[in-house]
Amino acid sequence: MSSTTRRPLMAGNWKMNLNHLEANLLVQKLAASLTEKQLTDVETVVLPPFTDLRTVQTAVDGDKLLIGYGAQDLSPHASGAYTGDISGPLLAKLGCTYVVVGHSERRAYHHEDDALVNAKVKAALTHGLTPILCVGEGLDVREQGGHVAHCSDQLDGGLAGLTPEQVRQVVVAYEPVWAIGTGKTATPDDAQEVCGAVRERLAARFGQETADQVRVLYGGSVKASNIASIMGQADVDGALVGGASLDAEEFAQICRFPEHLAR
Ligand SMILES: O=C[C@H](O)COP(=O)(O)O
Repeated sequence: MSSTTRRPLMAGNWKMNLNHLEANLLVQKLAASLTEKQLTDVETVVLPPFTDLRTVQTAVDGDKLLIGYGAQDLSPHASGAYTGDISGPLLAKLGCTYVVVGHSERRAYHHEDDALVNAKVKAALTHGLTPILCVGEGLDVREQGGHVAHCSDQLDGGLAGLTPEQVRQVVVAYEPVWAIGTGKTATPDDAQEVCGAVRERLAARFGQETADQVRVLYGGSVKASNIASIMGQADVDGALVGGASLDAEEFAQICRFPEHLAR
């Protein structure tokens, strides 16, 4: 399967930004900026803070918007005495279809290791959510040339114990930590090198058919001005967008990338 047969996915990770009023405005503006065909050709998803999810659900359901949504994290547990945590069933009940797992900010600030990330991937799948499993190296690892091995290890850890059928339901996002929120974008060749290596690793562990079906995203300072060159790479199937997804028009332009693509 070539990259042209995997449906592109643009996911906007709002991180800890936008209150519920701003969330409603952004989703409405985003939907109004894209045609039905554009939203069909490119899957468009927003990942707001937990506190905005009910508002986004109301906007999407009420106006039948062709926009998906999900959360930025979930508990590995289904329910119970876990103060402050949000479980898969709670997210699924709000209509979420995606959940980010193992974002580098969670790994860095909340000390999430591969075992916990793996438990979260499994929890997401158990409750019908598509995990967006993030992998990516820091600057020190990149400078020592260990980026491919580092990302392969995180991938192995995050997907441990999964069947090929389960892996087909996962989205992988390659986000070099040194490119997140820094304005330093990896070159299209850098993105392809690791996204291609992720797919090779998936093929080695779960079979070529599975590897061909999994969508691999790039994330790290993606903007309207650089998305076309990134999406021109064979193994890049979309983007996990942070800062640029907080502006409806900028994110809509990112989602309209096929207009600027010269594959
Ligand atoms: O999840 C998104 C990434 O961390 C990228 O963030 P950024 O686009 O602000 O660099």
